[in-house]
Formats: sequence, C-alpha cells, structure tokens
Amino acid sequence: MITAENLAKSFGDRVLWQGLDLTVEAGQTVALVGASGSGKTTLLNCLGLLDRPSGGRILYEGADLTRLGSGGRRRFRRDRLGYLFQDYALIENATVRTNLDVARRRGARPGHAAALERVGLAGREGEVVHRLSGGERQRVALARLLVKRPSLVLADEPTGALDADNAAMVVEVLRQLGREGCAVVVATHNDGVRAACDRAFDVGTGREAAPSGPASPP
Ligand SMILES: Nc1ncnc2c1ncn2[C@@H]1O[C@H](COP(=O)(O)OP(=O)(O)OP(=O)(O)O)[C@@H](O)[C@H]1O
Repeated sequence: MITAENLAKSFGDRVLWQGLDLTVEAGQTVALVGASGSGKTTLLNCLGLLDRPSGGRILYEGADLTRLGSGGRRRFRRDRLGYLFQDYALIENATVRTNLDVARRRGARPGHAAALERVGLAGREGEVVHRLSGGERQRVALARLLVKRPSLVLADEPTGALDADNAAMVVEVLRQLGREGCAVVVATHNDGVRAACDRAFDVGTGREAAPSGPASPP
C-alpha cells in the first residue's frame, strides 16, 4: 500500500536517516519506535506529505507521492489520509458535529451517530470542542477517522496525554481500522501501544524491531 524506498532526511548537516525502507500493507498496524529525536514524527510528516524527504521515494499504490504537485498532495491528504495527533488537531471553537463534517467525503453518508457511539460520545454532537476534556477530544478525533474512513492513518503519540481507559479506546479503534483494511502507522514510546500493533519498526536503526516485552495496558 505505502512504501518508503531508500528514504533520506537531513536538516542542514544533521542526517536523521538515509536508506530507510519501509512498506506498510493495507490492513497492517505498524508502530514506529526509536529514541527521542530519531525522526518518528518527521517520517510521519513525510508519509503524510507535510514534509519532503531529502532523498528517496514514497510509493502509494504504485504512484510516487514525492512527485505530486500541490493539487495532488492536497487530494491525497483529503481523500486517503487520516491524521491523529497528540494535540487532537480539532477546530476548537466549533461543535463536535462541525468537526466530524469536515471529515465527511462529498456525497457520503455522515455516520456521525454511529462513530460517536463507537467512541463513547453518543449524543454529544452539539457540544463545543474546547469545553471537552482531553480524552474526549481525542475520542472526537477518533470519531472523525471513523467518519472519514481513510485508507492510511498516521498517528503521532496518540495516547501520550491520555489516561489508561482513553488510551485503550484509541488503540482499539486503530486496530479496528486496521482490521477493516486501513494501513495504520503509529509513532509511540508506549510499550502497550507497540505490543498492540502487528509490527514495530525502529526509525533509529531503520529495521524491524521486536514487539515489546510486556503486553501491559497502554
Ligand atoms: N523543521 C525542522 N528543522 C530542523 N530540525 C528539525 C525540524 N524538525 C525536526 N527537526 C529535528 O529532527 C529531529 C527528529 O525530530 P522528530 O520530532 O521527528 O523526532 P521523534 O523521533 O519524533 O522524537 P520524539 O520521540 O521526541 O517525539 C530532532 O532532533 C528535531 O529537532
């Protein structure tokens, strides 16, 4: 589904990685692990076309994303991609409903109620996001993914600020999206999140990593 091929990234003289090869198939969940500063967020940003690699290619269903112009990049992000950030990336002054509407594909059925029910926020469409707790905001962001049904989800420390119950909800929904055929890439320092993924990839070494030891709750 998505392949980073011989990918390199430098900031000035600082080489983050080079010769990085990673393929994530549809239906797979992959944890990006590695020391702080190894470039997990930067790799997510390259895969999500928010940043450009210094070298190499990113192939999505055979097409080279690094060669897309601005319109193609925008369409890829709009039609294929779902992002989940630690800081939720919601429209804070808008209602839950408006935030979910943003994700809706043209002509598609909304499915708001089912998505909100899935994340334990049934009936909360009319509430303004900035009044919600952190865990509730992340669950709105999850509901937005469920409404959008992207084929590729990129998640950056999505459980970092959450308590155990909310973190478990995030992991469960990401795994559900994987089972439904989405490719899911999660940058994480959390052993529980890593263990819940099908594979782990160490951005620091550029190699597959063993699933973490204890399958403790995230
Ligand atoms: N725009 C930028 N300009 C210069 N350096 C940058 C830029 N973005 C990131 N970096 C540097 O690249 C390195 C990797 O950053 P990145 O956030 O990708 O690491 P990370 O593995 O996600 O770290 P963490 O686990 O701490 O979140 C860091 O040293 C960071 O300072």
